[in-house]
Amino acid sequence: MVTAYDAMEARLLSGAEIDIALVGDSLGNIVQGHDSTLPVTVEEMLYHTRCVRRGLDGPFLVTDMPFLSYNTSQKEAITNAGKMIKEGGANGVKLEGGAEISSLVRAMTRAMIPVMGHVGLKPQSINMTGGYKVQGKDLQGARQVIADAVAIEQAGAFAIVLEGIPPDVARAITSRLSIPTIGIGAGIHVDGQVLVFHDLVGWSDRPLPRFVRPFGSVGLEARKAVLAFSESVRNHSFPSPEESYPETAIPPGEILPRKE
Ligand SMILES: Nc1nc(=O)c2c([nH]1)NC[C@@H]1CN(c3ccc(C(=O)N[C@@H](CCC(=O)O)C(=O)O)cc3)CN21
Ligand SMILES: CC(C)C(=O)C(=O)O
Ligand SMILES: [Mg+2]
Repeated sequence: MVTAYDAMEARLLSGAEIDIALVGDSLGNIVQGHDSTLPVTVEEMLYHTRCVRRGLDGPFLVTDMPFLSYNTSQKEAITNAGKMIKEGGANGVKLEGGAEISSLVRAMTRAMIPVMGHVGLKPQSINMTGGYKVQGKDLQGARQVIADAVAIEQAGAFAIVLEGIPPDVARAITSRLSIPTIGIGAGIHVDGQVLVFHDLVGWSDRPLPRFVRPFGSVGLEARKAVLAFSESVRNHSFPSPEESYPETAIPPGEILPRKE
């Protein structure tokens, strides 16, 4: 699974053996420049989902439910998830949370909305946990994350993201569940992996978290291209005649009449 926020990224993923395109609320960081996912709205997620829908051909399309779009009431949650599917063209939605949202997940799946769970490090809960912190590090914490994952599967989720947990805890969850587990910062013992597109192509020039491997250097390549453009404009080597349209047969004096 890989994130996509627009049609170009969706087209790229469509030819790259990716099973699921995720319109992640991480677009709050990447697209909007916030330092968390908390400010992202339903309307913004809907806009990006529609952009991705137009470019996507093949992968299953999942959209993140943003902060406070599903924890106010069951009715509001289903209305908001319904927008992602009916107006955005998503195939399913992803919700952060464990046992405390299991009855909501049950209600959504009863309404024929496919739900992906997300447990462990939950970026929408940073104000409760004190930041982006690995979860399930002690016995009590590990039992908590495992119980959350089991509750979400029991409630009817079709898959679950395991974020920011020790690999042995992820292994315990993967062996216990029958739905696919998709890890990020959760080690190798999962059924699939997810990364943010911009992280995996090596777009960012900032220090990356431990769990990211940049598989390319798109940021460097793009910077080189922009520098080459500005240099070529300044030394008048761009555009060449081949990059310009043909000249006319109009005598020069006719286009710019000589002064009297
Ligand atoms: N570009 C991007 N990539 C992501 O994977 C991502 C986002 N944005 N935004 C939303 C969340 C936030 N995520 C994050 C961000 C930072 C850490 C982080 O700094 N983790 C620490 C672990 C701290 C600990 O040891 O408890 C690290 O050093 O990796 C983790 C997840 C994952 N998601
Ligand atoms: C990192 C993935 C799992 C996510 O939730 C996001 O991109 O918002
Ligand atoms: Mg997210």
